[in-house]
Amino acid sequence: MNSTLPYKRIGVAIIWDRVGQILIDKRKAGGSMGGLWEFPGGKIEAGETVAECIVREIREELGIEIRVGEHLISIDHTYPNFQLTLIVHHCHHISGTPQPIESDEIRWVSVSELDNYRFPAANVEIINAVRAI
Ligand SMILES: Nc1nc2c([nH]c(=O)n2[C@H]2C[C@H](O)[C@@H](COP(=O)(O)OP(=O)(O)OP(=O)(O)O)O2)c(=O)[nH]1
Ligand SMILES: [Mg+2]
Repeated sequence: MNSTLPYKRIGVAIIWDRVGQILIDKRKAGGSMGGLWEFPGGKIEAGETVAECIVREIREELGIEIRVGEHLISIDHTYPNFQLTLIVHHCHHISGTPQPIESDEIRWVSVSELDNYRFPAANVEIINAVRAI
């Protein structure tokens, strides 16, 4: 890790529906990594567990309830201006229709369709891990 760059820990959700599709969202145009697709999630706040963070972020970003399940993978990645750890959990949709509250668009996609979307560089290993399950 490069100690001169800002560092954040991000809780990330692979949200599965009943037919085996995953929820992805398109980051807002104009913002950082604008227009790229991601798995929903966000910064882990002080005093919060990863699971608490994921539940909170998914309520804030999508307005739905989920159950946080097994840990999938954690990725350390250095971008030009910051570094992060993405802590990724399988999650299960419980209730509510997802809304693009903090993104430009959301979609339910099958694992094989992930290839059709552009994700940030840190996501390569996450997508490989999802494909491998
Ligand atoms: N939620 C999520 N974030 C990701 C993924 N891949 C990836 O590089 N990231 C990065 C983008 C952001 O820098 C950070 C997520 O933090 P956040 O959701 O709290 O913050 P944000 O997008 O508002 O970003 P910022 O204001 O801190 O720049 O992790 C991913 O698949 N999902
Ligand atoms: Mg976020």
